[in-house]
Amino acid sequence: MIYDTRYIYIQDVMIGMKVRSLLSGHIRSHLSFYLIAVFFIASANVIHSFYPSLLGQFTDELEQHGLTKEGVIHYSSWLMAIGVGYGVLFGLGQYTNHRLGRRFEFNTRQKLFSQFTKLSEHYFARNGTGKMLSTFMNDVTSVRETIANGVNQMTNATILLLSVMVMMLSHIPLHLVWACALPLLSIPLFVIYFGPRIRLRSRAVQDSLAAMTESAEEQFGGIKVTKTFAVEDVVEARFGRTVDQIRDNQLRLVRMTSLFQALIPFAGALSLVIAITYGGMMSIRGELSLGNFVTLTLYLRMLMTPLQQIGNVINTLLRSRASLDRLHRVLSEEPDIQELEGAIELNKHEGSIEIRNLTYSYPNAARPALSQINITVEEGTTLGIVGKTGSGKTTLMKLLLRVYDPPEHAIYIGGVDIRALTLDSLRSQIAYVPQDGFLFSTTIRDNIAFSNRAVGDDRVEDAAKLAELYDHVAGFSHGFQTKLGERGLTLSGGQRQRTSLARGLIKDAPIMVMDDSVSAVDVVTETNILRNVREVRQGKTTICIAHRISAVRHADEIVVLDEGQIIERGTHDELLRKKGYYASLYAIQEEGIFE
Ligand SMILES: Nc1ncnc2c1ncn2[C@@H]1O[C@H](COP(=O)(O)OP(=O)(O)OP(=O)(O)O)[C@@H](O)[C@H]1O
Repeated sequence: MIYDTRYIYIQDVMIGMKVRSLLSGHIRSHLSFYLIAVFFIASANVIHSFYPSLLGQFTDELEQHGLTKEGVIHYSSWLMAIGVGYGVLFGLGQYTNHRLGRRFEFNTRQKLFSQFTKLSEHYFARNGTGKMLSTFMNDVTSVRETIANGVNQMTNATILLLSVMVMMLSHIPLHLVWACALPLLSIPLFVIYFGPRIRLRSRAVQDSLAAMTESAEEQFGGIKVTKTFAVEDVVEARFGRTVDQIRDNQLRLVRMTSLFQALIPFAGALSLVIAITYGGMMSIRGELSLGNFVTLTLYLRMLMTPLQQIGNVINTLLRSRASLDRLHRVLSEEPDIQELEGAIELNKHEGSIEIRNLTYSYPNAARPALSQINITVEEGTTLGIVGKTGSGKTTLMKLLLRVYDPPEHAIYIGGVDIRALTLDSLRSQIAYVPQDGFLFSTTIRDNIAFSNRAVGDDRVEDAAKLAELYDHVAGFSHGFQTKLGERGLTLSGGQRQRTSLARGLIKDAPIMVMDDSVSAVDVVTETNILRNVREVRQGKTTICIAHRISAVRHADEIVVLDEGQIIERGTHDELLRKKGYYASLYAIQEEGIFE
């Protein structure tokens, strides 16, 4: 991806405020703890800054009175006290900061997860799972580390710098302090020059990391296909290219940050040279005591650490800014599907559906996926939908569920436009059973009782019986407690479909949609399932989408879709009499006649 500084600048302006709000929101809500952490670290550094001055005094005393037992005990006790005080206070401050960083990580991941659940299918279609995982893992961790280390090191550095300056000025002539500090003033110039460049390179690294996560996720997901087609080398080479990209980008970043980090200690070293030359001469001339000369060099040495830390902090801040931008971009994404203000709750027992002149196109699609659809489903009846692949059957159901938003005044449930309903009440009214329902890595019981884990085992078993799954599950050694997923049992395609169907049936919703949901079972099992469904769904609305006529023939009305339009409609017998597409499908499937 190519970035230029203008692009970065415009983006910064647009999102800078909200980025700050993510961080400042966190800091504000934990302000007292941050102040405590800063207090501990600051106190630790103030104590630490006494150490060179103590050694300076010790040098002067040595020079004047020689080594005495009392002097040794006195100074070593003070040095010990400084060491212990610094260690305890700094440790406490560091611990508090890291705890706060973890809290940020925890809260931000929760916010992200909740945001992901609100975003629509369009968003997930645009952004791969790998990219989202990378934001969820890498970006949050990167910002957390910056906050924790940033506060630690920044407080450390600032307080140490200030106290060292104050201590220096109380012992050493002002002009000498100025001369020594002069090279350090170049540091802000380095920051201004290197800052934007490091950010550009860091962004490229983060993007290539996201691309690698995405690629790895896809390769792991498709590993079975890769193996059956024996194309491991092709996949390896493809993955290798994403890793090479990361290496190149990381090397470019490392070159820039190394140069930046090397220049800061260089400025520090230069100031030490001035101290030794200029301060040394003053000491020889007797204008500076030996003790103060030692104090000056020790203080300048001490300054190197905070200066380096400032460089590090600025570096990590610049790097994690790219992650913060990305986090913010996800968190500020507006969900496509929004509830209207004052959206109403759907009455729990509304099963009638009316679709009026519905036309729908996917974004950037050349032609509408559905055109001029008019369907009325009376409460308690069954609608069958058949049609070639890609004719718009699933799209119609996704619009009914508002997975994608239909136009206004196009779909009504119980006489109310679904655009005016709360999403929760609409979706809890409908049990949607897709062709390939996702099963979670948990027990079969919890997969079936997905919409309400509190239901009793008898209801789970009843749903499994209706879906013709019970006998299979009873045969597993742990029955309904059998775990599925990566570390559990793998169900066959047909068993998976029936588990998903049982999940839909247990919901006992006023409307149930079976979207090709018995396509992977044998004909005898299909017949049994459809009979069970007909019995249990009596008086409730059911929509059955299928490629097989056997799945829809009992419906009260069947519509035939082709290229997004209804080309035929009627009961099974009426459609057979029309001798159109449906009749020819029937002839092929039931009688094996190809015309
Ligand atoms: N998310 C999407 N973005 C863009 N186009 C889509 C999207 N989903 C489906 N389509 C297109 O919309 C049309 C209808 O697709 P849909 O999935 O509704 O067909 P279908 O009748 O359910 O097919 P099948 O029987 O194979 O499941 C197809 O041309 C498809 O390519």
